[in-house]
Amino acid sequence: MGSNIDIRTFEQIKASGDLPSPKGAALAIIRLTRKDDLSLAELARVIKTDPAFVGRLIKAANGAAFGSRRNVASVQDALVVLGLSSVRNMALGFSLLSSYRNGGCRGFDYDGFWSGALIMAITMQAVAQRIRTAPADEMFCLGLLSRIGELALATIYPGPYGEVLMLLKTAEASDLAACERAAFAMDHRELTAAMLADWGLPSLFVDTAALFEVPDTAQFPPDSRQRQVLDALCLADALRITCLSDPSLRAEQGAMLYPVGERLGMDVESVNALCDGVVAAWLEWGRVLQLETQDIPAMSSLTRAAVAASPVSSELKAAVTKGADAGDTPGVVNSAMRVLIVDDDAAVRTLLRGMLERAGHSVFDADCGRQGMELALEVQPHMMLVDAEMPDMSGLALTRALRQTRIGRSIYILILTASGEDESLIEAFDSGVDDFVAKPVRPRMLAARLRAGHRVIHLQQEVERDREEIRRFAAELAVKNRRLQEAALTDPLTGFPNRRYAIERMQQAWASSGRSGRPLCAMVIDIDAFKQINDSHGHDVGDQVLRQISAAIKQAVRGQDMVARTGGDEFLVLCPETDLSAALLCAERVRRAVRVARVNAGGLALDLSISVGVAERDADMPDPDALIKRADQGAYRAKAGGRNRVATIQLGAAGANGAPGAAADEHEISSAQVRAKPAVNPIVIDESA
Ligand SMILES: Nc1nc2c(ncn2[C@@H]2O[C@H](COP(=O)(O)OP(=O)(O)OP(=O)(O)O)[C@@H](O)[C@H]2O)c(=O)[nH]1
Repeated sequence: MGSNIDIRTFEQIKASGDLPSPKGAALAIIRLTRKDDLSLAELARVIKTDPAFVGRLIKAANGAAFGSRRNVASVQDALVVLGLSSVRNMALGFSLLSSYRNGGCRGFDYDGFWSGALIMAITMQAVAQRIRTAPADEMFCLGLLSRIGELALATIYPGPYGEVLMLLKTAEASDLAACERAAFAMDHRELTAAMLADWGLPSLFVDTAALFEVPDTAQFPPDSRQRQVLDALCLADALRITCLSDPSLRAEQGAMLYPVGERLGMDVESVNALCDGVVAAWLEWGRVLQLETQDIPAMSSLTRAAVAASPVSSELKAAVTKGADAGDTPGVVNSAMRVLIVDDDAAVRTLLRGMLERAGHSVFDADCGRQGMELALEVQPHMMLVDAEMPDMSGLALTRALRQTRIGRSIYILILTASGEDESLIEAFDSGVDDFVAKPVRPRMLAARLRAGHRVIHLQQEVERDREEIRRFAAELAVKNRRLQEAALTDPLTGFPNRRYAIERMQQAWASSGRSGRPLCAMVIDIDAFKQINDSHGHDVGDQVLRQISAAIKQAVRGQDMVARTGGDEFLVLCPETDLSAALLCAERVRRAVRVARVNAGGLALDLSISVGVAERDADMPDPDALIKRADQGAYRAKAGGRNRVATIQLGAAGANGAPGAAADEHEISSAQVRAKPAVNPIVIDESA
């Protein structure tokens, strides 16, 4: 099962380099997690090079949406909680999300794609917390990547894929996968599966991702893990469609959630509560990831009318309608309860059922203790009426067995007993029953006992809700703290790391290069004549210029280089594992990128330039400050030489470029010289770009 694309075709597509793939820090994280001798401290260090990923990782570890028990606030804790494979897959997912936010395929809604992927991710996480088929965080990643084949096709074939999407809009065709196969001899489902397999995700995920859009073709056994993950994906996809659809169609789409929820053992209330939780978390994640989201009304109010027409079981329908009549909040008992009767006497069952149904409760019944046990775990009643004497399993034995289970612990159990003896009642209470009703049952007495039970159940649920609130609040607080920490390390204008963060990173890189003996370079970049921009066109234009230039710099450096805004118009680039000649080449690339970029600000097209100083760590430098100072002196030198140039004050720049024995004490490097790798020391310079 899984991908049907033949390996050669996939390898060819992969070799073209067009497939979406992780970049920068994520790539380093993924590579590192493959190492046998990986240490968590090393991994944490790499993760910290990407502050945005740090925030997302911690948020995921906190499972913030569902008030999980975790309260994680550091990368190290997140690593311990999530484990390597989750972290690896998250690095993959979030890196793709950051790198493929837009692209060349007209008609492909990149933002909508990721927004939908996010709904699926959060739903998968929430379902996993209920059914525990696979770790919740891994399910989050599966949700995020479960339709990645669509993005891949839009990326590999931007023009033709745009045409396929147009065709679907014109209603000449309605089956996306069929159109894809006609145009590309493969569809997004196959490609998704091939990519997930290529990234090393488990076959459970690969196979289910290939089939969840066509679940009827899946041949997974009924209670298998595959079936559960497939159903979870179906639910996640149904919620994605519901949330992203036109508001006028939302109720109808939402009704499709319940049959899938039912397959996962969820009643209407549970589906509604889960979806509302997912929507709340989606809004929260959307803010973190700057993705478009929308406020969706509570699922219960949205779908009540539509569910009546949906293919759910009559019990589910009854539950929805009852909820509507009683003004139910999901998960909270008002007057109506789910009540399970367990009695071997059919006449008693009929009598009790009639009384309970007239009082508006949903009633289930079982004729023996074992069936009662199964049904209790399945329907999770609020209350049970259990006969004390039954042949296969007594009411007390059933109560004791139920109290051993998580579900059974919270059910309010009323024992029906013909014996009013103190001893037998004491034994019943010791077995875990909450109250008793004397047989033969007198309707008024039963009604009074039900009211008392209802009060207890209601209070229990209030406590549970408060506890849930507190958990949610704690998780939100942890995320907010994290965000504050992030804000303290980020420059608000450009979104780049600030000086404080740059210094921390520089110290780490310094220590790492000290241990490994690998080279380390720094660049100090200063925008030329920036003051004039402010003076001539105003501060707002100056700010726009800063943003555009910082983007051009980031674009021109490698993924593993860190760019920080360290002052007004000053940037620091840290280039790990890079020697001076490579750093000079890189600096020249940056200088040219800024020079050729037409900066549009305040309705003006501005030609701007930068001066760049480059330095490499050498044996004489006592600390990272010395390296920055040397790069700074290079920048000063570049300014003094006339601006719009790259300079270094270090010896052997030409030697570093491949000319052994060359020596000079100050160099300014032109693009021509860097390209030509001169055999003698370069001095000055043609500055035209
Ligand atoms: N718009 C804007 N301007 C800023 C910001 N921070 C600092 N500046 C301004 O940036 C300018 C920096 O100018 P300098 O680096 O001293 O000089 P310059 O004009 O760039 O000249 P050279 O560096 O010698 O080429 C100052 O006018 C600061 O007021 C900011 O956040 N936004």
